[in-house]
Amino acid sequence: MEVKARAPGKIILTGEHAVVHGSTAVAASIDLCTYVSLRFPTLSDNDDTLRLQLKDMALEFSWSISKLKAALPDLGFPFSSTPTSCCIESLKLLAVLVEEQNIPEEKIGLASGASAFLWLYSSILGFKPATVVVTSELPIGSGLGSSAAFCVALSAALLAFSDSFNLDLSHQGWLVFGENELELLNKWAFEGEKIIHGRPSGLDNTVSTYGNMIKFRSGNLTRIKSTMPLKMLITNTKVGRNTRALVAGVSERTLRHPNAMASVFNAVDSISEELSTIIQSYAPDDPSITEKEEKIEELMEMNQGLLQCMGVSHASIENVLRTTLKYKLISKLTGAGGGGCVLTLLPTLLSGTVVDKVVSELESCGFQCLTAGIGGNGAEICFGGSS
Ligand SMILES: Nc1ncnc2c1ncn2[C@@H]1O[C@H](COP(=O)(O)OP(=O)(O)O)[C@@H](O)[C@H]1O
Ligand SMILES: C[C@@](O)(CCOP(=O)(O)O)CC(=O)O
Ligand SMILES: [Mg+2]
Repeated sequence: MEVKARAPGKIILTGEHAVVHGSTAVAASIDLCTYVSLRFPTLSDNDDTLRLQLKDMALEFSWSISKLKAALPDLGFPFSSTPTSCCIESLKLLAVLVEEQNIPEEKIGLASGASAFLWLYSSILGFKPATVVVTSELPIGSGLGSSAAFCVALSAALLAFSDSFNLDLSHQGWLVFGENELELLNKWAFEGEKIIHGRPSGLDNTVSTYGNMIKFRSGNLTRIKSTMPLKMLITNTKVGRNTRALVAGVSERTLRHPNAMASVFNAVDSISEELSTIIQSYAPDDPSITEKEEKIEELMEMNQGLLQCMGVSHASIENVLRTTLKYKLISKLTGAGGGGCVLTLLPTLLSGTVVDKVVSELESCGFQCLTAGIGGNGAEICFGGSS
């Protein structure tokens, strides 16, 4: 029996970083996904190994089940309908198991993903031999939420085999989860994100789980229903960065300047609230679409200024902002910043020629442009591995 799960990446329209400190953020899923397939060996395979294959990275990790049992004596007792956090002691034990896999230095960022894998796997399914294969359409570590999509898709595949999920195994094609399943899945994925990010807000795993567009504040989500045709150009600066370090940097700045940063976070909160009001007030064929787009652009510009105040912009991001501004287009970083991806609003009346020109100028700077569909399904599952 094989199960395949997929979960989308995301863009944050407003509110990254501030959301970690209790402000509102608005985010939407994109139609680029991470896929996880899970297969158990048959008795005749006589295989006692847990394997994690990261296909795009050409990496395979494997642990014998007896080794996992010996190394993690306190883990492997599935499970709990209540997701649990990985304590510091277990984190250290997981890190040793990952270190033994000798990940090449240039791919060492994947170590936290491998630790999150071992934690989620052993907590949800215990110590059982299996092969887990991961592929992704998302650039890794670029602000499009690959870490959350990985944790959501992985948790979805694992939970499909747990007693807590009541799924129709005969369903053909991709299956959307029910509300109770989504809630549990989101909680487990958040535990994985904690291992990768240190102090995540929960925004990324929530939008990857539920899909579409959401408003998120202090762990609570509000689904945004909108027909507004939002088109964003996504530019990957290809400057590598690490969400954990950037989030920690903002927290340190907040400790140094608590009052000033509280005002910055407060301003971001108002920006996200206003953005969601504008998006939700759109009616089909709204004659005021241009006016609404101009307001969104202004809010994005203000949010970018506040992200600069938080210290998470980067020369490459500023370069994208300057380049798009030459074409009167407004941009802001998305995700943790420090490099990674930048969003540019493409107004509905903008001509295709201008888009082509701006893309070609950005690409001549060495950046990579993508246009992804915004808002679509969240996590889904497929039995039999045929899709
Ligand atoms: N497909 C994947 N396989 C294994 N680990 C992954 C995968 N996608 C993401 N990760 C983990 O998430 C990390 C990147 O997360 P992060 O720095 O938050 O950037 P982002 O979430 O914006 O892509 C990677 O270094 C790795 O540890
Ligand atoms: C910076 C932050 O707001 C988003 C991080 O997104 P990403 O990992 O860069 O895709 C952190 C968080 O909300 O947990
Ligand atoms: Mg991330």
